[in-house]
Order: sequence, then structure tokens, then C-alpha cells
Amino acid sequence: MTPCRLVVLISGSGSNLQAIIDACARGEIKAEIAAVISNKADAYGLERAKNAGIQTRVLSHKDFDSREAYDAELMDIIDNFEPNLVVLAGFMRILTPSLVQKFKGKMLNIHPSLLPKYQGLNTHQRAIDAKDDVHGVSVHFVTEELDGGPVVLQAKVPVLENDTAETLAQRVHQQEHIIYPLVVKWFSEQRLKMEADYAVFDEKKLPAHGAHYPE
Ligand SMILES: Nc1nc2c(c(=O)[nH]1)N[C@@H](CN(C=O)c1ccc(C(=O)N[C@@H](CCC(=O)O)C(=O)O)cc1)CN2
Ligand SMILES: NCC(=O)N[C@@H]1O[C@H](COP(=O)([O-])[O-])[C@@H](O)[C@H]1O
Repeated sequence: MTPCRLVVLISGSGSNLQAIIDACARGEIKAEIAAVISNKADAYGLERAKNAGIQTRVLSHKDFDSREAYDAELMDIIDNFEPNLVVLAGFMRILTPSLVQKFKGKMLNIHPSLLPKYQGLNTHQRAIDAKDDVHGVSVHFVTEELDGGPVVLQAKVPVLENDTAETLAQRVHQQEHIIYPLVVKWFSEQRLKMEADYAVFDEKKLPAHGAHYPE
């Protein structure tokens, strides 16, 4: 079976990208990253990609008059790499329905909350403000509904009394770097089945996946 071809979208540091690069390099994931695309030219994740010998593209949303025009160009760039899987790794743009539909069933996102809690932004501060004692991260399929797609795997972390958004984010990051490579590995091994059984992406037909809860 040919390696699963990935295209990874970033906007910032790229620590989740790095976790996937490292897992591929260790042979834990039978996948190759065809390209890393960023909407920010100064994203450090672009350096991480170049250091790993991976092609990079920058597509700044500031250069487009509308979200639709940006996504049309982004769709073309992604499509030219013929990915089996598109990985959003800290990609901070809401995608239009036409782009989501193009890659539905083969686009994943990592979101720093225990969905369906705290869709959107500033999730760590919202958990602290709500005095939650548990928080975490979710890997989910991307659908038109922002952070509303089927969840594949979650990890939870404790919220400590003196936590700030930064200290809580660090604890969540540690779990992100475990579960995102796990889900990419799962998808890359299941993809032929997924493409056979889920030729038309049916959210109800997804295999049930238990949550990953660190002891
Ligand atoms: N159609 C979808 N698009 C995206 C999804 C999704 O599930 N469906 N997931 C997000 C990732 N994400 C949280 O996990 C997220 C990213 C960005 C935003 C947001 O409000 N972006 C603003 C710009 C913010 C900025 O530039 O700092 C915007 O796009 O106007 C919310 C949630 C990726 N896309
Ligand atoms: N709404 C999307 C979102 O907030 N995603 C979050 O952005 C960070 C990216 O870090 P990284 O660039 O170091 O991988 C991660 O914590 C991820 O959960």
C-alpha cells in the first residue's frame, strides 16, 4: 500500500506538525507529508517543514477580497498535491462549505477542548473562567459546522487551581502531540477501508472510537 499522502495546514508554531513529522520519521505512521501550507508567512511551522525537507506554500488571506476567493485558491493548491488526508494543525481560518465538501471525510482538525464544549477560540481561558476541573483536546473530522464534526479521539487533562491559560495550554499540548499522530496513523491504516466503505462520507457510519484518557 502506498504511503498516505498528507497535506498539513498551519498558521503558527507547528508543534503538532512536528509531532506528525517525527512519528513519520520513526516509521510509526506510514505516511508522507506532501506539503505544508500556511496562511501566515511568519509561521514557525514553515521552518519546521523546511528543516524536514517538506515543500511549503504560503497563502495569505490578506491577499484576497473574500473568504470564498481565498478558499478557491487554497482548494486548488491542496488538490494539486492529491492528498489522501488534509490535516489542520493550528490552522486558524474558518473554511467555507465548498472547500469542506471537497475534502469531507478526509480532513481532520485538532481542537483544544473536550468537544462539544467550547467550540471556537480562547478555549483554555473559557475553561478556567468556568472553573472546570477537567479540560482537554479533541481530534475531529472537519465539517461545515465550526468544530462540530464527528470526534475521532479525545484526551483530557486536569485544570489545576493556579492554572493560567498558558499553563493549561502547555498541559493540553502534551496530549495533542500524543493523540494527533495516533489519529493520523489510524486514518492512514484505515484509508482504503474508509474510501471503500465511506465513499460518500456518512458521519453516522464512522467507526466508534473510544476516548484516550491518560491515567
Ligand atoms: N468549516 C470549518 N472550518 C474550520 C474548522 C471546522 O471545524 N469547520 N476548524 C477550525 C479550527 N478552529 C478550531 O479548532 C478554529 C480556527 C479559526 C477560528 C476563527 O475564528 N478564525 C477567524 C480568524 C482568527 C484569527 O485569524 O486569529 C476567522 O477565520 O475569521 C475558529 C476556530 C479551522 N477551520
Ligand atoms: N481552533 C484551533 C486551535 O486553537 N488549535 C490549536 O492551535 C494550537 C496549534 O499549536 P501548534 O501550531 O504548535 O501545532 C494547538 O493547541 C491546537 O489545538
